[in-house]
Amino acid sequence: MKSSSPTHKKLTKDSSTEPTENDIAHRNWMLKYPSALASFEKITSYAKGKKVVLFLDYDGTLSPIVDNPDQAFMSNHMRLAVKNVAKYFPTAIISGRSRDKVLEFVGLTELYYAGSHGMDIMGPVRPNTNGHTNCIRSTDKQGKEVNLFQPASEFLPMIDEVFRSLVDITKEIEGATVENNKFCVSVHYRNVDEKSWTTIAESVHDIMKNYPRLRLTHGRKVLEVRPVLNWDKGKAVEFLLESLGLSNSDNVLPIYVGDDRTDEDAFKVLREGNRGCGILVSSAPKESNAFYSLRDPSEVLEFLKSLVIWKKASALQM
Ligand SMILES: O=P(O)(O)OC[C@H]1O[C@H](O[C@H]2O[C@H](CO)[C@@H](O)[C@H](O)[C@H]2O)[C@H](O)[C@@H](O)[C@@H]1O
Repeated sequence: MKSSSPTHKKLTKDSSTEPTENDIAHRNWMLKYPSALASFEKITSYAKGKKVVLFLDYDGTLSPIVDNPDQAFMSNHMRLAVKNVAKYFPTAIISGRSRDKVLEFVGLTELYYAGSHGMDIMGPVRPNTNGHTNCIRSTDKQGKEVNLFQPASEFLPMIDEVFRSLVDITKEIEGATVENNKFCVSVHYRNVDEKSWTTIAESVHDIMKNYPRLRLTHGRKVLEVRPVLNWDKGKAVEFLLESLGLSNSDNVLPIYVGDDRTDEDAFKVLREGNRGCGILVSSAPKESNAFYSLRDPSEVLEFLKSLVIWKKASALQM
């Protein structure tokens, strides 16, 4: 549980000018996952003549990590950058949050949204469902026709039940909060005294014993309960590309920006077959399936702005 949001510690420091072990580790890590800003020309040279599709995670990517999950607001600058980028590239938000919650935070109706780690997708109308059950025609809040795909819909009563049990079992643990993300549940321990982390983990594991059809994953100071289902953020990326009519094409470059373990499923899909480019948001070295890195949401903002500038400039050259 401790490693879920590593802090920077100076391991050794001989003098103020000499690099620490951390500095060296970070430098080596950056060689493996170069900055997407420093490598921007390389990325755009690869994107030339291709249709770029953007996939963005929310927490830790568009909004900074904060203690209170209900207050993880994105800045107006970020909102504007996402709005602008969506004018030029199909853009989707893929979050562990419930779809409604992330739409409320982002507030842009021109995007596609996948909530509950991709288990609740509102995307463009697809010509056919390609064998996907649980895919229905619906309308969004603006009355626009959309496709709604909820592969875990049968788990809804079970998720509601486990949510209530988790609220109950954690209510005595100071700082613990439980968030209902519709098709998954988050048990937050960021504000729990470290001495009680074992208690919270044991309590959650006890509940989980009653639910063999649910599994537990681990995010940034959060335990996440989700259905045992072969569906994740990577599958959601494939689903959305297919819905947009942009899968299996050499002329498409999907870019996925995310910070968390669940984003690795999407990085992996893009890495396999060299289909696109994953960008990990992290200031601390960690192994990833992404190709590039950005330190924090402020660098994500710069990257999004740069994409718009590049697109406008390349349109002028045509
Ligand atoms: O897929 P994401 O959009 O990155 O969502 C993953 C989880 O993000 C949220 O929790 C994280 O951010 C909180 C606010 O900064 C922070 O307090 C918490 O410690 C982090 O784990 C969200 O609350 C979860 O429900 C999402 O699953």
